Amino acid sequence: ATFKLENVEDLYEIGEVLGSGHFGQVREVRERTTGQRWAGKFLKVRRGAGSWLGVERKNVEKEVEVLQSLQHPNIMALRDVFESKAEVVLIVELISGGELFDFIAEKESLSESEGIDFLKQILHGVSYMHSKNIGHFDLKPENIMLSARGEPLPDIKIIDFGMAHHFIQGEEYKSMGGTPQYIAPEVINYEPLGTATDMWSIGVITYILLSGLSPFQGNTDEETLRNIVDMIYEFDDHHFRRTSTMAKDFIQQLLVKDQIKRMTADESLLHPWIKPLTRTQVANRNHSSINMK
Ligand SMILES: Nc1cc2c(nn1)-c1ccccc1CC2
Repeated sequence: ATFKLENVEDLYEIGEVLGSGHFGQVREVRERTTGQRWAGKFLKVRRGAGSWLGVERKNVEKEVEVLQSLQHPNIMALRDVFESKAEVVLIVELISGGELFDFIAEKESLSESEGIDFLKQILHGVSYMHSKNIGHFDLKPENIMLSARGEPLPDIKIIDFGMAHHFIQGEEYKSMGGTPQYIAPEVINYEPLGTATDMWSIGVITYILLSGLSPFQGNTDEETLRNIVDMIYEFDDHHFRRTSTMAKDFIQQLLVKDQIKRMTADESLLHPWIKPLTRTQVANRNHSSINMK
């Protein structure tokens, strides 16, 4: 795919840095004609075989292709792509609420109802992505951002589709990418991946949302990976003393070694911890408790 060859600065005024990482830098940008604010993701593209700096151009093309096929309120929208000799710039929607990770860190952990509200939005975005046979493969709190700060219930946006993959019918996909704490056993065992691989990561994210702890993290990456393949984790009494049984059941149905037995995104939206009760169910629930007295 060729991207726009104009100089991005002719169309956008470049502003402050919003985030940076392995991928490059993200800066706020302002569209000169409309004054609209966006984010510009400035990716250094590798020049020639030898260089390690920057990203592979084919990975950028893949991220662009995936983003162009996704339109959902909980997924970062792509607006435009520019390229120069050594750089590709993705113009994406401005997401200014920071990482969910930082939001939890400030609160240490969330209440179950806050956790459920964030999780439902993540699951709606992931269910939509999976319905298009696209896996994210790098879901972690750093890649879940809040649309804006200070709102009582900010929208969440899933970002960074640099590891994402669109499954073609029947084709096997393997990858060793991802971040140790969040990757599923099949990634470590180099087995074929599927959309269920994302659901494992959501199990880990839920565990962290509710406790502030990371279920499999060891002192080294090797230890972490061993804990994952050996399924070594527990619900620490102190941090989970106020967590409901349903919440723990939700996590347990995602941290399942066999991908086929793992809850799908759609199934997780129907799990009793997530699915709201109808008014009659609430009434019956209260009614039955009166009977018990
Ligand atoms: N890997 C990342 C990281 C980030 C972003 N995208 N990809 C981003 C996207 C829109 C607005 C702000 C950001 C900053 C963090």
